[in-house]
Amino acid sequence: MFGGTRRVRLKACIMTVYVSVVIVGAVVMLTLLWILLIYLPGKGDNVTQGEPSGWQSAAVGSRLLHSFYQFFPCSLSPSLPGPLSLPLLGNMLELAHDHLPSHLTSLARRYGNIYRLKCGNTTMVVLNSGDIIREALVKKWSDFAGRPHSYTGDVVSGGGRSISLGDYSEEWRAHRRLAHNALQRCTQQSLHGVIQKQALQLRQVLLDYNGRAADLSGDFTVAASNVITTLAFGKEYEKSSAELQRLHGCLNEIVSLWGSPWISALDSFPLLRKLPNPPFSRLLKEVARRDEIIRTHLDEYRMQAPSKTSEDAIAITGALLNGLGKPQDTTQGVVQYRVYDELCSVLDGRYPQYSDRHRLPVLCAVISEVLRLRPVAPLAVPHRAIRDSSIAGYFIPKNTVIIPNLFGAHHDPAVWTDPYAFKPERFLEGGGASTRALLPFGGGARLCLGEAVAKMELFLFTAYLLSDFQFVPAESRASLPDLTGVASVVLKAKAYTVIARPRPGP
Ligand code: HEM
Repeated sequence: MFGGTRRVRLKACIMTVYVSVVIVGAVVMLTLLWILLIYLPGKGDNVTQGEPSGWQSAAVGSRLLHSFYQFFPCSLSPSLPGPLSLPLLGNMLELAHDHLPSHLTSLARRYGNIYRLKCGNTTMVVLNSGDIIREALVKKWSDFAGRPHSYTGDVVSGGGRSISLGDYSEEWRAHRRLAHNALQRCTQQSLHGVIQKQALQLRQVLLDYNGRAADLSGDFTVAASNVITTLAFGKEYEKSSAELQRLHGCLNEIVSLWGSPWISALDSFPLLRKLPNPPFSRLLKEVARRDEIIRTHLDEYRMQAPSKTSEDAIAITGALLNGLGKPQDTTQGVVQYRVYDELCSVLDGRYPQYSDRHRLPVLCAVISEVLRLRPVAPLAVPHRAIRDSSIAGYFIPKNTVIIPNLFGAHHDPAVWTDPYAFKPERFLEGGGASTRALLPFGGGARLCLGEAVAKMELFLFTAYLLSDFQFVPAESRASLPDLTGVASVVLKAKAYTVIARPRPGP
C-alpha cells in the first residue's frame, strides 16, 4: 500500500516538474519570439535607425530594458494613463479603428487629455486638448520637433529626406528654410493670380454641369492641385489629363496603402518584413512611380525655366507634395445665404481680393468652422521627443512618439460649446469662440509649410463659388450627405453628389 502511495507521490512530483518546465519553456519561447519580432532587422534592411552608430549597443540594451518594462507594465513606477496593453500586441487593436481620430477622442473622455498607447516597442502619447498640444508643439518645440523613424515612413519618404517626414537636423532645417523662402516669394509675387485663375476655371467647370447633380470632389481636387503644380512645375492640367490622373492615383494609393494595418505592422514587427506582403509590394511600386513622375516634371521644368525659378521649383516640390494629397473640400451648405448676402453687400458685384478678408467676417467664420469640424490632417503628423522632457507634468522620455490629436482638440467640450455641431456663428463677435483655439495647421517648428497657400486658396475658392452658385443637395437625396468622412493620413469627405445652381447675374 505504502509502495502505491509513494508511486502516486512520485508521479505527482514528476507531473509538477513537467508542468513547470513546460510553463517556463513556454515563457522563454514567448519572450524569445517577442524579442525576435521586435528587434530582428529584416535582411537587406537598409533603413537607417535614429541612433548614431557609436551608441547602438547601448541603445539596444536600453531598448531591451524599455521593452521589458512595456511587457510588465504594472511592475514599475506610475506612468501616463492609458488602456490596458496586451503582451506582444500592446494597444495595436485601438489603432486599427476605422475612424482613428474620433476613436482617439473617445479614449480621451475615458483616460484624460493626455494618455499613452503602446505598439510593439514604441510608446505613443496622444495629446487631445489645444493647451496640451500647444505646450508640446509650440512652447517646448525644441524638445518635440523630431519625427519618428519608421521602416515604412522611410520607404515613402526616400529614407526620411522629405520635409514632412524628415527628422529634425541641420540638413532638414536648411531644406525647410529653402522651401519656406521659395513659397514666400511665390505668395508675394504670383500666388493670388494663380488661385484666381483656378477659381475662374472651376466656376466654368461648374457652369458646364448645367444644374445637373454631380460629385464635385474631383473638380475641386484638380483646381487645388493645379495651384500647386503651377507653383512647382509651372504647369496646370485638365481634369481628364492622363498625366494628372496618374499622379493623383499614385498619391492616393500611397496614402491609403501606407495607412493600412498590413503595412503599419511592419514598423513594429520587423520579422514580418521577411514574409510576402502584396500591399507592401504595391506601395513600393507606387512610390517608384511617384518619384519617376516628379523627376520627369522637374527635368522638363529645368530645361525650360530660368535657373532661379527652377531652383524654387525644386525647393517647393518637397513641400508641395504634401498639399497635393489634400483635397480642400469646403462645400457646407447651411449658411450659404448669409455668406452670399455679405459678399453682395461688401463687394458690390466684384470678386474679392485676399485683402478683403477683414471685411468678410461671415465667410471667414464659415472657413474656420469647417477647419475646426473637419481638420484636413486630423492627427497632424506624428512628432518624436528628441530629448527627455515633460508634457502636462508627465515625464516623457526621449524617442516617445507624440500624436497631436487636432480632431480631439477641436471637439473638446471644455473649449467648444456643442462641439459636434456646425455653428460658424461661434466665430463671429459675441459667439464665444476664438480662432486662437484652432490648430488645423499644427504649430511650432513643424507648423504646416503650406499654411499661407492653403488659407488664401480656401478663402478665394469659397468666395468665388459662393458668389456665383447656390449648392443644393441632389433631388434624389432626402437629406444632407454623411459628413463623418474617411480618415487616413488626411480626412476626406465621403463621395456625394450636389447641384451647383448658378445665381442670377447682376
Ligand atoms: C487646408 C489645408 C492644409 C491643412 C489643414 C494642413 C495641415 C497640416 C498639418 C496639421 C501638418 C502637420 C504639422 C505638425 O507636424 O505639427 C502639416 C504639415 C505640412 N504641410 Fe500642410 N496642410 C494643408 C495644406 C498644405 C499645403 C497646400 C501644403 C503645400 C503647399 C502643405 C505642406 C505641408 C508640409 C511641407 C508639412 C510638413 C512640415 C514639417 O514637417 O515641417 N500643407 N500640414
